[in-house]
Amino acid sequence: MRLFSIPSASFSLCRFSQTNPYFSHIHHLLHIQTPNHKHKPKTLNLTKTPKPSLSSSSSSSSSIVDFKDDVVLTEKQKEVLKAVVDGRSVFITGSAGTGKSFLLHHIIHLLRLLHSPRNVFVTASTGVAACALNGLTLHSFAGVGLSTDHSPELLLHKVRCNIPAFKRWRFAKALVVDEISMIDGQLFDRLEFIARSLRPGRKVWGGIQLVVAGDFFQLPPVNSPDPNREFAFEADSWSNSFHLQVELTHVFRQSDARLVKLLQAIRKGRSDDIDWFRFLNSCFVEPHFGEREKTVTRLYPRNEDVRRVNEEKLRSLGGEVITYIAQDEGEESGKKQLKQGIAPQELELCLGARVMLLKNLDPMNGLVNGATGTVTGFVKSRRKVLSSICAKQVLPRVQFDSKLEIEVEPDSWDVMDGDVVLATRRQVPLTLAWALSIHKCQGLTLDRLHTDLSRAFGCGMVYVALSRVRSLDGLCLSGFSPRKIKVHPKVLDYSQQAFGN
Ligand SMILES: Nc1ncnc2c1ncn2[C@@H]1O[C@H](COP(=O)(O)OP(=O)(O)OP(=O)(O)O)[C@@H](O)[C@H]1O
Repeated sequence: MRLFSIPSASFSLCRFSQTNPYFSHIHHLLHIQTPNHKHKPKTLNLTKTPKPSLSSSSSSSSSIVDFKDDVVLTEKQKEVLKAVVDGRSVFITGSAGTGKSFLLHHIIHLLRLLHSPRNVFVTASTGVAACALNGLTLHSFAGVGLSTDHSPELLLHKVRCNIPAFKRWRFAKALVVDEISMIDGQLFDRLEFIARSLRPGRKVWGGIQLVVAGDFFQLPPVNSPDPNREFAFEADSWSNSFHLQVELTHVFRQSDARLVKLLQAIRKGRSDDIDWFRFLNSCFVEPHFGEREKTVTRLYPRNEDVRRVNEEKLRSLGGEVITYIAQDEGEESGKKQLKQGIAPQELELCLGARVMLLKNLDPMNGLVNGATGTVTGFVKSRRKVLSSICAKQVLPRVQFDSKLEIEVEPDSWDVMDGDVVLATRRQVPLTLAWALSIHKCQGLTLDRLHTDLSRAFGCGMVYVALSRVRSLDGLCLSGFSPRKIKVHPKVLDYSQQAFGN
């Protein structure tokens, strides 16, 4: 294992006007007595809980932060904020619904004041999670492309050739990463190596302040290339990357103590602790329950079920179906990879269809990968690229849930090998969204959901699906069996060692 000495970012709170409402609120919240001078540590008094405290806007996809009187941060949430103000790198973990993402919204706002918005990069392991923070996927930020199983030196070369990514690494003063459970340890080490190599001083992560959040009991990385570094916590650089690792323990999403207890047992795979069928009795429904109900979001372990339900819903609308066929060009190996990507080979839409955006079109306005909306019409367009994608030559008009309405134009996805484009797909960046895969719903809070777990597989899946819901009243369950609950032994060991539980 390499040894690092981790510096903390040095900045001064003096730079920020204390008349800035957010800053003065943080200041008040943490009882910051003196600003942070380089050689004079500031005094933070966390003994009292001042009111009013902080709350995020109700929209999880919004980065806007407002203030409410009735939200109080837990001591652990404050401990994290204090560390961030001090320029420390932190890892925030905890069960689903303990406020990791909530806290990240505030941290991002704070970091942008402490540094400058252009020096703060917000990322997540998946597009949906990145969307919730108005950020990029970690892969896009890093500029490493999809095949990350190259040598560290080759990946570094790739980033050097990718000017925008190179600049991001050079400009970054703070890097936020959400849903770390899906980033493998090898990638974590390689990104640390890239940061250290591209920035002066050879410091850990090049001296970038890291704020990482996630719960390793949720979804694991897909296809970790190195069996000894399956999880990010197994990375050689993991423990030296953080000054502080905090586990949030107060669950906010669910208030019913029975449900919290049930979810904790599922999270840790303690199937003996619970009389499942007594606890969940009121939730069991037959698999087709709710298919005709619009308010129930349906979650599936497998993509083929997601596709089937979306297709049935589309047909049931009865409107004229417009088809968009993806145009692929380039080398066969690259085209093969494109077929496994997120942009559909064939996209069928009609008036009223529920859709999800697959590209970051306008992050400042919430038009990010994962944003959902409804098709409100189709508009003729003379765009040349459209003629090969859509025989009717029309663009879908979508009203997003944020109420913003736009015509969605075709976009492109490249497969890069070093700085060479192997293949490109052109398609309208939308997919149907009546049903979602459990992978895509990680991070969401839902009032009502129906999940059919008969085909659940892998670690963390049952926990992620069930922990989205606020109360047992909102949970409809099919195909459940305690045998579906799977927890990785390495995650149990890590949790025991790092947090003693
Ligand atoms: N200090 C707090 N006071 C009141 N509500 C809070 C607080 N912290 C978080 N919440 C609320 O708790 C709910 C769950 O929070 P959040 O989605 O951030 O959890 P999470 O830990 O990121 O969950 P997951 O692991 O499932 O993504 C949200 O509705 C959030 O607004």
